[in-house]
Amino acid sequence: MAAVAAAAGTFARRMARSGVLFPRSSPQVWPQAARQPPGLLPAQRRAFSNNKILVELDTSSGVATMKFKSPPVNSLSLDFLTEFCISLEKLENDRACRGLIITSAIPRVFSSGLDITEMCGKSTEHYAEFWRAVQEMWIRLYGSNLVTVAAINGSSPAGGCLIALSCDYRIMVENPKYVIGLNEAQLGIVAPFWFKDTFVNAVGHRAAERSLQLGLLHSVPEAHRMGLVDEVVPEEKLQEKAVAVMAQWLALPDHARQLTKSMMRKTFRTLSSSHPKTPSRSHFQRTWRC
Ligand SMILES: CCCCC/C=C\C/C=C\C=C\CC(=O)SCCNC(=O)CCNC(=O)[C@H](O)C(C)(C)COP(=O)(O)OP(=O)(O)OC[C@H]1O[C@@H](n2cnc3c(N)ncnc32)[C@H](O)[C@@H]1OP(=O)(O)O
Repeated sequence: MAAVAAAAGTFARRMARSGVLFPRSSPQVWPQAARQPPGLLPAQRRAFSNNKILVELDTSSGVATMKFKSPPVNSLSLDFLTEFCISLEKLENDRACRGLIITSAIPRVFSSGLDITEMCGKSTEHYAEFWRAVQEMWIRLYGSNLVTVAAINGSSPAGGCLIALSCDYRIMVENPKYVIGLNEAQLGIVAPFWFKDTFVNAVGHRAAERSLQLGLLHSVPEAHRMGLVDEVVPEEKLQEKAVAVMAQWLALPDHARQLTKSMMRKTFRTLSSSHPKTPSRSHFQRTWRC
């Protein structure tokens, strides 16, 4: 328990060093239209970047694009998760931003999921901090007030699938090599209940039961049929489609859409108010034999 508390403090300090407010306990309501401060020339594009993620915000449309750029496979390391939360928080605090498209700058992979090297041979405190960061990523993205669209341009197993599932809409590139799903059972581990719930919310109970027990990674057409992704497009159409979907969602009044989203996703507050126990060190070691 002490380790969990210490990890919470460490993660909060990482976020605080970034200048981001932490944590935010209740959803914010943003203005309906992107606004520029009066008297300033509108800067159409703003960008910020770190060594894991690139973010570009088009202030005229209010749409930001977040590109994962952490070779080789955009695995979700502690550093990646921290940068993700910082970037998302910056966008949420930017009154010009209303929507976020998440995609990958790495060919053929959206995200390979949690970084396996973070779960081997580390201290209890590290596991606690890492797990806290995984939860924080999900809480912030699933509970975000922004319209979130996943533009999935590569394989997306496990934690990568969770990121996509946490968005409001998923568009995946049609490619016979790409797969998506929660394959934890194949790895000999159990997807936490909040992974499972997010999956069930997208595909329904029966499809989730089969897919999760077998740890299936689905082809793109299969993922589309079962509702795991909402739309499938050729690679060259992905961005255009993501922008079009975003425009459709942003056409609604923000407050009504945000409150509806918050109502639909209210279970996330259960986790946010009571972070569940971090998996024990022996659990990690047993699972990965390290
Ligand atoms: C967790 C401990 C027990 C506690 C239990 C409690 C609760 C549940 C907890 C956990 C929930 C976990 C969710 C997860 O996300 S676990 C991670 C699952 N991810 C995967 O299974 C994906 C594995 N990777 C792949 O399938 C392929 O790599 C991929 C399709 C993404 C890309 O294929 P490609 O052919 O392009 O590339 P590769 O040659 O396979 O890989 C290149 C390079 O990258 C390394 N790598 C791949 N995935 C990961 C990863 N997730 N973490 C770290 N590193 C990864 C791979 O080893 C290669 O490295 P190298 O050999 O070139 O050095």
